[in-house]
Amino acid sequence: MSYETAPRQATTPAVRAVGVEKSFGSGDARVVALRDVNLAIEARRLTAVMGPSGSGKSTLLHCMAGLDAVTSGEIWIGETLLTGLSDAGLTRLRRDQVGFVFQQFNLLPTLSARENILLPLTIAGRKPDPSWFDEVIATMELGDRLRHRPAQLSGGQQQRVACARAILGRPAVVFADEPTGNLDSHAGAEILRLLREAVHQHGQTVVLVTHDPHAAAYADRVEFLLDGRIVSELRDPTADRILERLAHLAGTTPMGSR
Ligand SMILES: Nc1ncnc2c1ncn2[C@@H]1O[C@H](COP(=O)(O)OP(=O)(O)OP(=O)(O)O)[C@@H](O)[C@H]1O
Repeated sequence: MSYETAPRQATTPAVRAVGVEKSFGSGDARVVALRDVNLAIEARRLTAVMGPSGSGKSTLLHCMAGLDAVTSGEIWIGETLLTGLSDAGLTRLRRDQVGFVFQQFNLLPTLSARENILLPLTIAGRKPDPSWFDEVIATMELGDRLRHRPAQLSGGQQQRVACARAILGRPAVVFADEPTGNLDSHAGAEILRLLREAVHQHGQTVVLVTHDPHAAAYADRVEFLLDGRIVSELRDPTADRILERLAHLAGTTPMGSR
């Protein structure tokens, strides 16, 4: 393998951002979305990323997942430097090691729910573990929707299909951008439980963007972004402590759930 490798540590973080800057556009239209972000995502942990709208959460997730290139700095997934990879190497790494739940789901409209869920494995030429497939489908309550196309599903069902697709292949790292945003609290809690199970029973690493302190309270650690910078973190959070920290960061206005 031609991947550049980092020195092996006792526990290599699952993902690392080192001095990451990301800007969009140029001249007067230039927007700096991430500024000198240094972050180590612990392996086999659930990490939540919070912050106000526009603070850079989705951009950070996209950069850490190799879906978007950083302007400067480095992203490592395990011991692989993303910025050192060819396009083909990056595609392979994303296919084999990364699952992503997009804010807008990104389901293929012509495929059934089942085909969408299986797509990453189909592309990789792999078969799903049948018992894990059954568990994921049952937890997502999608058993009677597998033949439907995305347009025939509710927003919440589409979101559950997107989550099932991201975790079915048991990638090392799952990035989830607001995976409970369109769900009622029962369905949201089911997804969070499944993500936590992926971490604690299957040794996966999950990075979750959310506006909801109750969702973030499922995490082992919460990172707070403000204006493109990591400004704070909480370990073993509770919803109350998260709300307090958000209120503190926002001055007097809590930026709780929307
Ligand atoms: N493709 C793009 N082109 C130009 N600017 C962009 C692009 N993507 C993001 N931005 C800008 O970068 C900043 C961070 O955006 P980002 O979507 O990462 O924020 P966010 O914290 O995820 O917001 P939200 O909670 O509303 O989803 C914003 O100012 C946004 O307008």
